[in-house]
Formats: sequence, C-alpha cells, structure tokens
Amino acid sequence: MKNHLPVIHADNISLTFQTADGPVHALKDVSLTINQGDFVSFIGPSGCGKTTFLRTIAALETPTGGVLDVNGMTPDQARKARAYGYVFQAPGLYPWRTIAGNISLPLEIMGFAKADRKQRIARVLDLVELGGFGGKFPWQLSGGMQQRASIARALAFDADILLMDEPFGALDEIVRDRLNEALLELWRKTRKTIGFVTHSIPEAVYLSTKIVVMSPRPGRITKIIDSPLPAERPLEIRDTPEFIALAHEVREGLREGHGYD
Ligand SMILES: Nc1ncnc2c1ncn2[C@@H]1O[C@H](COP(=O)(O)OP(=O)(O)OP(=O)(O)O)[C@@H](O)[C@H]1O
Repeated sequence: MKNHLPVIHADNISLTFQTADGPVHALKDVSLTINQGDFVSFIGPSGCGKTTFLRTIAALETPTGGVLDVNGMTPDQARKARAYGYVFQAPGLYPWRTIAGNISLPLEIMGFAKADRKQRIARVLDLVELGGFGGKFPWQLSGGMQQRASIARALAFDADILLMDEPFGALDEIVRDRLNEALLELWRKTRKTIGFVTHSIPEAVYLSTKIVVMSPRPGRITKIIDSPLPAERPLEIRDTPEFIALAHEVREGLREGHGYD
C-alpha cells in the first residue's frame, strides 16, 4: 500500500528563538523520518513546538541547528518546488472572492493557465465534497465547509505533501468527526503524505499512521508511536479495544513528558 520512501527527514533539528526574556528553546534535537503516504500527527501541550516544527518543514522558520530534508531538498528549495500545501487553523478565505476564486488565487500567482485552473478547481472541490459550491462566497458556507475549501486550496496545485496546523481545532465535535472521516477518505484516495498538528488524542489516534508525542521546555519529541490500526477506519473504530489501548498509550506518552504537570 505504501512505498515507504522517506519524504521528510529531520536530523537533530533545534530552533532557539532569542526573545527579550532570553532564549526560548522551541525545538531541541528533533529527529524524525516521515515516509511517503504516512499520516503523521503531532500532539503535545501548548508550547511544545508542534507549530514551529511544521513551519520549519515549510521553510517558514529556519532551524538554528540540525539538517532537514524535504523531498530530497532543503525546505527552501522544497517551498520553491511547491512540494507541499499548507492548511492553517483558520480557513483564511478572502470574503470578496468566491470559493472557486479563493482556490484559484495561489494558482494564479503560480502562473497556471485559466483552463488548467478551472479543471483543478473542479477536481479539488469534488475531493472535499464541495462540488457545486464554487460560486458561493465564504460567508455563505458553514465553518466546516470553509475549512474544507481551505483544504481544497492547499490541494489545488497537487503537492505530494499536505501540512495541516490544527485545521479543525475551532470546530464543534460533530463537524470535526465528519471532517476527520472526510480527511481520511481524501488521504486514502490521494495517497498524500500528511503532517497534522492537533491537541486531541482521539483525533490523532483516529487519523494517523504515526503519532509523534511532544513535550515543552525545550520542545522535543518524547515518543513516536506507529499505529497498528487498519487504513480502513469507520468512526466506530473508536469504540474498539485496539483504539482505546492506543489512545491510552498516547496519554501515557504525554504524561511521561510531564507536559501537563
Ligand atoms: N516567533 C517566535 N518568537 C519567539 N518565540 C516563539 C516564536 N514562535 C514560537 N515561539 C515560542 O516557541 C515555543 C513553541 O511554540 P509553538 O507555537 O511551536 O508551540 P505549539 O506546540 O504549536 O503550541 P500551541 O499548541 O499553543 O499552538 C513557545 O514557547 C512559543 O512561545
């Protein structure tokens, strides 16, 4: 099913921010390999460096130590090669553009021809089950639909890697459940490699092939758990002993990291 090629490789990544209050060790000696087709969740308490690590992969931050390799390139080269799409916590759609217009914007900036843009927009709207909504404005859509539109926007230029920073954090649980199911389906269909930041243990366990538990001060990885769950995951899998055991293992990992002391 997966071909297990490493697409993201972090070797002893450190990132220290110099602040007025002294140095903040946002990441310390973070080493991780993400293989092609992996769904990797990053979980841990506030300030453990989840967002900073994702931003480092996306070349939005520069490590102060270590080596990071994305698709065999430096993060900056990978950014220029459009190796990934990035989904932020807030949908960030322009209210004066339609949904199709919002998805089109990065494609316009990248210089895709009009006919190509049209095709891509139709394809990604279908992928996130928003076919028929391209002509609507963001404010005409629910929060969950807006977030799906922002995922479509990140998928439109067909990068192999999708980086998602707590994309469903602001949504209520029922909508979140539905989007989790939809995201898994999308991942199965597209075989993308996904890096996903979350605060939710059930969300991490439900979605991931690999769960990375992090701890703050300094931000570091304390545990990496490979999921034994099958790729096919109906929501009811959350009631199975395997799921509950895995959630327990993640919770223990968080506790061992003393993150919630
Ligand atoms: N630009 C910056 N300048 C200074 N410190 C920063 C900067 N960005 C992040 N930090 C600090 O680095 C640490 C890690 O932050 P980060 O946002 O990566 O954590 P997080 O695990 O994503 O937290 P949250 O769950 O709250 O989003 C925190 O202590 C944060 O205050």
